[in-house]
Amino acid sequence: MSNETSAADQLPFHQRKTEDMPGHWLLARLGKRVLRPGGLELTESLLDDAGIDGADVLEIAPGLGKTATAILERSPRSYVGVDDDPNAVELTKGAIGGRGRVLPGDASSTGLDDESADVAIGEAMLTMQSDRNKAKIVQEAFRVLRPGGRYAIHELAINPDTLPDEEKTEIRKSLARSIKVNARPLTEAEWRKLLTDAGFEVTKVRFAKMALLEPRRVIADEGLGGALKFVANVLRDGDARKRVLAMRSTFTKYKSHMAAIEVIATKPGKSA
Ligand SMILES: C[S@@+](CC[C@H](N)C(=O)[O-])C[C@H]1O[C@@H](n2cnc3c(N)ncnc32)[C@H](O)[C@@H]1O
Repeated sequence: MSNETSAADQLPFHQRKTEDMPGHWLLARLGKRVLRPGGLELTESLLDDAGIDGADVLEIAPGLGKTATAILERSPRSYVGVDDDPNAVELTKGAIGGRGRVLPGDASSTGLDDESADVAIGEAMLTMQSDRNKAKIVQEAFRVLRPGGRYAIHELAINPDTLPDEEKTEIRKSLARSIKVNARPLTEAEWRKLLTDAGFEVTKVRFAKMALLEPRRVIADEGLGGALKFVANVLRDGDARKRVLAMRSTFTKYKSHMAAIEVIATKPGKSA
């Protein structure tokens, strides 16, 4: 128990009250470690498609450092993570154990050199930004990548592209209310436009079910033991249970209009 308490104390936003805590950090406190809409499976295809072997890799917003370890298993030439939360920086440093660098910084101005990376990876972070910040972060990824470099994102999509604006707004507002983060998922066409406006060519798009809190996905992502621990923690804590059920019911209500999306966007030009 004391180990669990001290691990929870290292999480971002750990001092916030349960009712106000950003949904992903609340889930992390309860033991859910995979915090992306398409789960580990979409992360695996994202990393396969990005081409990590021998590459200089930038991970934008590594969070708990889970993807960082998966990246390192694929033999990159180098790894650097940039997260604006000091706790996330320390957690990722702990996860990678000296096999790369983790820097505090904003994704829209990383301080890294122009054309210093072959791959930039960002999961479950652009969705939570305003339109203006999304554009700035994508431009920063473009600047840092070498020609031929790949920007690989795993985010939340709304579908179909033709969904009326009022319905998109309703979904965004409902999500923001339940996860307590200003979530602004985009349609596939809007994700593509965001990337091509910055100069990228979209070279691959894949979808997966948005099933973050569905039992089968929780077991696939956390393992049976981790899933049971998560459920026990949810059952033990009434305030947290209320929040998790509210998030789950929002995801269920809009499930026919939400999906996890992977996009690989390539910076034009020949790789050296
Ligand atoms: C939901 S977590 C996702 C973490 C990780 N990518 C994953 O999929 O497990 C979002 C992460 O984005 C980071 N973040 C949000 N906005 C950021 C920004 N503008 N610059 C750098 N990091 C940011 C947060 O600190 C957090 O670690």
